[in-house]
Amino acid sequence: MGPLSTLNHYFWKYKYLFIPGLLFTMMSAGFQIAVPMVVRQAIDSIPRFVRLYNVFEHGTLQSSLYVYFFSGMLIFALAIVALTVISGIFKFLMRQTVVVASRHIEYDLRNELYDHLQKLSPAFYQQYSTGDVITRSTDDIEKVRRYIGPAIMYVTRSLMMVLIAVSVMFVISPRLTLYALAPMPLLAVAVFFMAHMVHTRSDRLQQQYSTLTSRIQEALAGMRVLKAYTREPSESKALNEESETYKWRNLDLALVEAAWRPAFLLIVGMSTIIVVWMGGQMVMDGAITIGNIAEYIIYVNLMTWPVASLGFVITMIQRASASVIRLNKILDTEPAIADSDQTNPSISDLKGEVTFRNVSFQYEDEEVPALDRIHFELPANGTLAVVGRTGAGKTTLVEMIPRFLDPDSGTVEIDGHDVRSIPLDTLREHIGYVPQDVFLFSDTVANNIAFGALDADRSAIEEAAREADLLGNVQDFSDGFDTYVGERGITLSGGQKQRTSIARALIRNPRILIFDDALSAVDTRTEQRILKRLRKRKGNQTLIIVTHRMSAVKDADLILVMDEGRIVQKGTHKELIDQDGLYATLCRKQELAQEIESMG
Ligand SMILES: Nc1ncnc2c1ncn2[C@@H]1O[C@H](COP(=O)(O)OP(=O)(O)OP(=O)(O)O)[C@@H](O)[C@H]1O
Repeated sequence: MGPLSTLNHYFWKYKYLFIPGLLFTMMSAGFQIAVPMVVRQAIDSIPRFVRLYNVFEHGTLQSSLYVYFFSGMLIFALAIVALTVISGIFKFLMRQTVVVASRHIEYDLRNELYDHLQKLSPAFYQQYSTGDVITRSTDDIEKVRRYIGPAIMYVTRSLMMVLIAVSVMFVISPRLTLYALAPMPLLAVAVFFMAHMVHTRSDRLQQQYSTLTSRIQEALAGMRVLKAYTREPSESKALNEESETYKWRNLDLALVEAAWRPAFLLIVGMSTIIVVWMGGQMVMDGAITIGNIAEYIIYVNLMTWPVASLGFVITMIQRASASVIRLNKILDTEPAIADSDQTNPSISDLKGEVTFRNVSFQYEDEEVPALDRIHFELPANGTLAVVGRTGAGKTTLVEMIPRFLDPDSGTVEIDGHDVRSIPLDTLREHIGYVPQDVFLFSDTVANNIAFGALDADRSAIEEAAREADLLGNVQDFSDGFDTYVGERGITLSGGQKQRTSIARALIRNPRILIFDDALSAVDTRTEQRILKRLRKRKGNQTLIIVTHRMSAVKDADLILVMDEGRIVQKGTHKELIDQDGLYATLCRKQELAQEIESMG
């Protein structure tokens, strides 16, 4: 039970559902278990009636006796119906409380997990695959829910039924009870193993289902690459193999499921035979009545499902326990980047001066630092360009500003405050970050742009689109800003996607705007138009541009040239050209490439 005890606070939270729920469970079991007693009374009244009927043979009383007997039987029948209906009503109430509570807890747990996932740093997502996190948010939570709802319900009901039934049976005849219950341990053990077999097979099936769907999803997403490299036949073969495995796992599960019901009925049948066989002899000895035999048979049948369900419940609890351990592993992961004691809540406004003081950083499992003693100062409203070969550390550097990463040593400061002392929400609200990889949601163009500025009206969205040089494109779409993009919508070109992502950052009118190679998919002319508009914002915004295009950096107040995690040159365009170092080489190479291109 260890790990499951971490869920106890939820039981407390929903005690207003659980307490009546348990009460309803007991009431439902109690009323159901009363039915065999009425059946016994009814059956035992038959021989008594027959004897009486024969005593008054040929008498006038005989016909009124018949009516009396008939009404007696009717009362028994009505009592059985009433007990069953009342038990059914309590069963309904039991489900409406316990199962509803489990759904509330499932909802809370999923929200708690999702809130926590949003706080975790990128390093966490490197450790866990998306599929893994999705399985935990769905499958594991469902397993926990089953423990909270059905498992607890079954255990209470089963214990209640077994306790009452066995007590009543013992009062009638301890000997017959022992005989009737003899096959029960066999049933419990058999069901436990069966449940285990069913569950392991279902898990394997589930696993294969995830593999199969991921494979299909990836193939569909990469259909163009697949076709371009004529990989259709080999991909079909690979998919067939996964499908084949899925089919066999399904058949395997079907076999166990098909086998367990007859086995279950066989064991129940054994109990019934024993009761009739031994009970018959005891009736002849006068130890019990025929009604008792009927009563026993019903008890045995009523008890078999609770006993059988215990096997399932035990595996349900084991699985829930494993799921809770997995969920807690995520929930106990402290967000590496979060507000702390160091945070100064009074910082609420930022001007945008950015300073790096000897910042070094090394990714886990990497042998060389991605940033090595980075030091520079950028005044508020200044423009910084970061250039360098691929893998030089440019992205790592800019990711330090919104605190996607924290330095191993040194400090990143904004307006003289260590970024770790600025409340994380305040920090990020003042930054507009356009990442290298564009991500658009399956939503309208307008909603994609207004993603970080929910209160933005249509004119603000249009203005942001205009600044990102996207307005013309959007106006050409059939539904304009209401056009759906991504899945189920139109596919934007690489450049259009990038400009939507830029508009998303611009609409927030942030104090610090960061472009991480965010103009790579647009042509030089569009790039120049966007930069020209951005320059107009000069004096209102600190601009940081990471780029491979030297044409985009000429006007920057400060250019950092990076190589292997270090700043190898620092200055304005003119200063750096004069130094004839890596910057001048990169500029020359690019000019040459452009010349060759224009000649071609
Ligand atoms: N998440 C990560 N885990 C481990 N190593 C990483 C990670 N991200 C980047 N690196 C490594 O850190 C170094 C710097 O990477 P970074 O992405 O900052 O370079 P970059 O200059 O932005 O490159 P590019 O111009 O190609 O985008 C590279 O050697 C890269 O392989």
